[in-house]
Amino acid sequence: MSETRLRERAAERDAADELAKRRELFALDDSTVYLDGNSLGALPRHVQDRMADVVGRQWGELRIRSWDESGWWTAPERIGERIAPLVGAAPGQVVVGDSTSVNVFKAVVAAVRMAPADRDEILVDATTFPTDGYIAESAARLTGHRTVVVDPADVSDAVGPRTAAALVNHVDYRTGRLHDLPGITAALHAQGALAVWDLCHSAGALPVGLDEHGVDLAVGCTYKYLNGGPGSPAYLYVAERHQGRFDSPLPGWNSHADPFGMTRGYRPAEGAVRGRVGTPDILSMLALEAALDVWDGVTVEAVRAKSLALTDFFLECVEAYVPRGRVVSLTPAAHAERGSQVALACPDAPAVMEALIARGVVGDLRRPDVLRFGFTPLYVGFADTERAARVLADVLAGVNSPPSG
Ligand SMILES: Cc1ncc(COP(=O)(O)O)c(C=O)c1O
Ligand SMILES: Nc1c(O)cccc1C(=O)C[C@H](N)C(=O)O
Repeated sequence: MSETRLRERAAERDAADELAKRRELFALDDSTVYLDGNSLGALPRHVQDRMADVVGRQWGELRIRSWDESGWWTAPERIGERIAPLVGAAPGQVVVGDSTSVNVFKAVVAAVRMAPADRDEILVDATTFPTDGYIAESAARLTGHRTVVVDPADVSDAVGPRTAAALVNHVDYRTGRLHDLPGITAALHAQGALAVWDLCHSAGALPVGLDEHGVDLAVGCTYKYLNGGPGSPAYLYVAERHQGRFDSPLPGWNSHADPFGMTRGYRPAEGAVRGRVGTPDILSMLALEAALDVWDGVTVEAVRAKSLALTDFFLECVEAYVPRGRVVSLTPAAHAERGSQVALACPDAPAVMEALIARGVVGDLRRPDVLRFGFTPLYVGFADTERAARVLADVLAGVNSPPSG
């Protein structure tokens, strides 16, 4: 299809897009196409004023009173309730705090502590974002288990009577492949094992259905598609049916049934609070709370529909503009297997991404040869998408591919 026609189609689709107006809520300008929301989501504009109030009034004037009067103490559960519907969780199961890495540790250790005592294996996603693998390995050493590294597609075959739990990424950070959460969870359960999911690259981009699919535990970050800001706190989901047996490996005082009793012995709180550890990072947490306002009136289903339309359109434009074979898509064509990013492999990826960024198309590089383009439907449009593919083609024409072999 010609450039003129693709540009016309982009304009038509932007005009018909029910989410298009959401972009105005973000601090973005038209000089840049921001396709890195799968690493750091853009700033919702109103967060700045909200934080001025948090810092100036809540901290500056109310000071210690803010733990009660400004709702600081209960922020982890309150913000968990805002995230819960986005990941398909009923109230009372999500708590916000700590990094994803720390929550992976809590979830994996808690999962194996809940599993039958004679099970000694933890299955770990072979394609996982590295931190999960490192932490699962350490958790296994601490609990006397061993890790078995398997491709997510093979978890259903690998699970057996020795499996305590499996830790799987819902969407692969590198390729954008969406894994079969319902099927893998069911296969684990059929063998009596628990399913722990990392939702970093799916939450806020597609429906997750934690309750619907009977997931046991899940974790995720909030700085990608939830736009919480750099280093914003992560979250932990513990299914209600497991909460009474959730035995945290980090039982800090914030998870105590009576934290201000300051008693010697540990007595865990009931419910999601049990996933807390120490004093919450209030500034980051309240920035996240403000950022979540952009979801008011938006359904994850609408976001998913637009995400698929954007990634389809990007692949179509790349095919139209880029000479065949110059880049290879690592992202599955099937919608059921695609997250909200497109990953293109090319041998000169570092130079290509540098040139793209210099020309206002911001994606990122995963070494050695992967160009990643993340599509955040709340602020990326179809004209942005066409422009990104066109600039990519220009850059590829100007950057010399190194000789192969
Ligand atoms: C799947 C996945 N898990 C975990 C992390 C990172 O965890 P943390 O927030 O602890 O750095 C990332 C990205 O940074 C990720 O993509
Ligand atoms: N968390 C990050 C950071 O602190 C600095 C740079 C990047 C990140 C990321 O989130 C990377 C991201 N998880 C990825 O998928 O590559």
